[in-house]
Amino acid sequence: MDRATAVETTEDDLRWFKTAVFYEVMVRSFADSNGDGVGDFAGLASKLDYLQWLGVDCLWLPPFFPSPMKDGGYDVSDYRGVMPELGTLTEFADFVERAHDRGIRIITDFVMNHTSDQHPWFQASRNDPDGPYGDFYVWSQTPQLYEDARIIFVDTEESNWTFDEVRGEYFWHRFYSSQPDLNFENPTVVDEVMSAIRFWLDLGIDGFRLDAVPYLIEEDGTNCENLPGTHDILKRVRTMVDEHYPGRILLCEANQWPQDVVEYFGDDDECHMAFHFPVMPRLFMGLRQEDRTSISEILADTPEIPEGCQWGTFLRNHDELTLEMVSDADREYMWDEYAPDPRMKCNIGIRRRLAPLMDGDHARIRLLHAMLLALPGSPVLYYGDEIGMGDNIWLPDRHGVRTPMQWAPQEGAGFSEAAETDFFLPLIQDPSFDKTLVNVEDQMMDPGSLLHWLRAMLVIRGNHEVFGLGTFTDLGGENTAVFSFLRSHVDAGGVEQTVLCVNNLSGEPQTAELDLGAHLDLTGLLGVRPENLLADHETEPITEDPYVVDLPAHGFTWLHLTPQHAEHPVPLAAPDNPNDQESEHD
Ligand SMILES: OC[C@H]1O[C@H](O[C@H]2O[C@H](CO)[C@@H](O)[C@H](O)[C@H]2O)[C@H](O)[C@@H](O)[C@@H]1O
Ligand SMILES: [Ca+2]
Repeated sequence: MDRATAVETTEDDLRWFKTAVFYEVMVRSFADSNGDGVGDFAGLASKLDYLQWLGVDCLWLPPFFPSPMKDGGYDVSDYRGVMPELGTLTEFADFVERAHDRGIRIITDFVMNHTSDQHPWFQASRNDPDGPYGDFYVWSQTPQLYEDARIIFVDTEESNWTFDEVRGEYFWHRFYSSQPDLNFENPTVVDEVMSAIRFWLDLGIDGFRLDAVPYLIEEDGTNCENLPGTHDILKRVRTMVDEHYPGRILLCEANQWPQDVVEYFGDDDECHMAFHFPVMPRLFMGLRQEDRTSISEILADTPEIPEGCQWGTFLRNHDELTLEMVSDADREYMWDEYAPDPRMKCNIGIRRRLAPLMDGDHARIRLLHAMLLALPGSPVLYYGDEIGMGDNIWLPDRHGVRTPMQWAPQEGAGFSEAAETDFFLPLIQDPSFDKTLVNVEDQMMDPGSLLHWLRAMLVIRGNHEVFGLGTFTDLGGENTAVFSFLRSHVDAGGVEQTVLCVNNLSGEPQTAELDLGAHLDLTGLLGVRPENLLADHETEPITEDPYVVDLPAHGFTWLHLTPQHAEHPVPLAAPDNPNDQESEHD
């Protein structure tokens, strides 16, 4: 197997991920090349031009490994293969090569915590307790162990222990009972996992999203999350990556509170990135409450992270909109507001896509994206959200947010030549979001579309490294319907670049009076008219008085405060002007 050529990573560029925009794409959901109704690597490769045009820097691929698919592929039965219906290893390597040719990096999921019960390791473990794999999983003669560990998949699981008739013992699983947890106390397990990680890095990928890492190690009397032994294992993985694969990254999926997640960065010797889970539901909450308080509070509670590390931020992904990191009262609020139909609930979350959550209102979808793109962290977009795709709450588990990408209005939606009835999941049928109304082809031709707007926003963000590298200062203010903040960064020329971001969470026009002087040295800024990055509108000059910004309902603006900054080749002129917030879909 040829390894793909890596995207050139210079010494200076080892921290590429800090200014990158990520895009999560499920291979089976994106494009089908051979007419069997299932998306595949050749199909995904054929859409790389589109992804390059959109302006994303790195794709995150959820599991595509051999799997009985009891959990969307997060039940891996072979760590070194490609699921046959998605392609071959050669096609995978070819895809990575073609992505790299376009400057697009690739990270894949690595499911560390558990395997499928169909994995040969588990089969050997249950059949031969004294054999070489006997100790690969967490076995017990009693389920009265680790009783303080919560159950995560509450809709289906009653216990984290399941009795195995073959071995006559219980095995431990934090997720479905078909996903036994690996025993990371066993050094051979750690070696095997490291070896599988190296297998993919040797094929040329740019890193991993490490799935469900808080649960690697168990200890009685604890909640079995975030234990020191878990961090030790991740540090070993990082040491290996730094030594042999510099420039490749580890993105940690730890659905935890910020003070616990920052431990996964270590001293920049553990994961390079970690998802910021708690801020996500608060963006939705703040929007519904028309009040920034919950967003401001969680960001204030977020510790600093090492200079070389970065948050991963997101609005939606392939899972339910998780509500694990909110209070009971806030969870009830979110369910009341965003899951009026009981079928919308899933485990401790809401299985809906972004556009339906926003009732198809593109103004609110744009506002959420504007905040996502301006807040600290590297944004991780979810396939289909760039066109406002819908969901299907009638499908089981979280399948309703994983339906085929809608490329075109015709039969098959441009996803596949197969009969629609043969698709791996049905296309969205909801008339408000079906392929005739929501598709890439039509939005490509409409300069005012959500797709063009998001693309233009990515260009603007990409031209201002302050969004990836800058400090964050919440401006507060009396009007809590307005969420305003500064991002500041001293550029390579020693000039401090500052962008003021102002967001109106309310459905009514709002005026913000911002006390810039309380947070910024105004010397040198007085009399400066900030550059509006999102529109050609002239702005008011900065004075010693509060800076006044008027915003329409759900409006937002990014104002570059720094005088005499370099010219930016940004497509501000209509029709790509992203501040043109007219919705073609409300
Ligand atoms: O592999 C098992 C699961 O791992 C990830 O789960 C994460 O999402 C869960 C919600 O679906 C969340 O509650 C949990 O804390 C996370 O670890 C993965 O993203 C899931 O798809 C997968 O089922
Ligand atoms: Ca196919």
